[in-house]
Amino acid sequence: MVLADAGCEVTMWGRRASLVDAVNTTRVNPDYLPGIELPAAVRATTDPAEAAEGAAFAVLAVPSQTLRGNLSEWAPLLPSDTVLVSLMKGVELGTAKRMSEVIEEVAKVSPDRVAVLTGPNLAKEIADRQPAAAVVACRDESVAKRLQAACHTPYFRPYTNTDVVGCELGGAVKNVIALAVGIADGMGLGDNAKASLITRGLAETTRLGLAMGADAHTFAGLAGMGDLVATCSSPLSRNHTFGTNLGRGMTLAETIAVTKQTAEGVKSCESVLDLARRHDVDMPITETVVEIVHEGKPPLVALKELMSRSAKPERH
Ligand SMILES: NC(=O)c1ccc[n+]([C@@H]2O[C@H](COP(=O)([O-])OP(=O)(O)OC[C@H]3O[C@@H](n4cnc5c(N)ncnc54)[C@H](O)[C@@H]3O)[C@@H](O)[C@H]2O)c1
Ligand SMILES: O=P(O)(O)OC[C@H](O)CO
Repeated sequence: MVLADAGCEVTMWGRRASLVDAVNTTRVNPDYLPGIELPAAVRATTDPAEAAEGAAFAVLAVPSQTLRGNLSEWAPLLPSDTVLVSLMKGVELGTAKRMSEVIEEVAKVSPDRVAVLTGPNLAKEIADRQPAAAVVACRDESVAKRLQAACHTPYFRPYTNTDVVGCELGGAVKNVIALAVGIADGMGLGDNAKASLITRGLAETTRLGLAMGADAHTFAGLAGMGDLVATCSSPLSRNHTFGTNLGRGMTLAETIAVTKQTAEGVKSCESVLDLARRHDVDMPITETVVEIVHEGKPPLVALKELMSRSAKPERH
């Protein structure tokens, strides 16, 4: 919708013929965005070759853990100069690879042809054309500028950045911190606890980013602080909502059963922790989220452990 509003012709691929037909005939995606009329320049298809034909940009927005499988089918269909754009905010389980790394590997393209779009961009608000800013990151700044122009609308303001690592980490780790903040909300903890989790969450994200060669400034920007604040404070966030349900006492299976869309942090908390260990970085909130979500640690026990960690200066 954003690309079409900015003047692009958009062909959207979907798996289900019934949903693709609904988009083409009613201009509405009834399952994901009921009540939102899509621009006429958006067409849908179940044929990936049709979606790929002549594409200047291929915007990838599947769950992070399915990207490798999906892209291995799509990559051979793309023109040789297509820029691949990741909207995904996760880290691959097992390999601990960022989405742009998976794209480079599977599509066999240079990092200069891979871009990342991230920032405080809750889909429902954007679909309502409420104002939002974002970041388009690419190692090649001229590519970032082309993508910036392709998605700049009166309600969507993209900035450029060449720090792809920092932008991707900001997007992936904020989902893990939003789970923690959601758990705190579900437990009935107060605003001081939430602000502390957000701030210390940003500290551990920045620590990981610096160890991986990111620029510290990125974490103070839209891809870091911006997305963290939006996701940790919005009831529209799937990650925050997932955490709230856990904090209220639902089991993991019950929480998964009531979650209709992708909450990336649930799987990516494990791959982010994997990354932290590979880079020898301490990420206590991420570790705690893994323990609560995947190892059944009661949130109250986890809270006591976090609060009684050894005392230290703030800047460590
Ligand atoms: N929704 C948001 O507000 C938002 C904002 C910014 C970034 N993102 C990121 O975008 C990515 C996708 O999230 P989403 O919100 O679109 O999730 P979603 O759950 O709403 O939609 C995921 C889509 O992928 C499809 N899908 C699921 N499994 C698939 C598979 N195996 N093969 C092909 N397609 C499959 C689903 O049918 C659905 O259409 C995530 O990484 C998320 O972090 C989401
Ligand atoms: O709904 P969430 O938790 O996946 O968050 C959506 C976006 O990433 C917010 O920027």
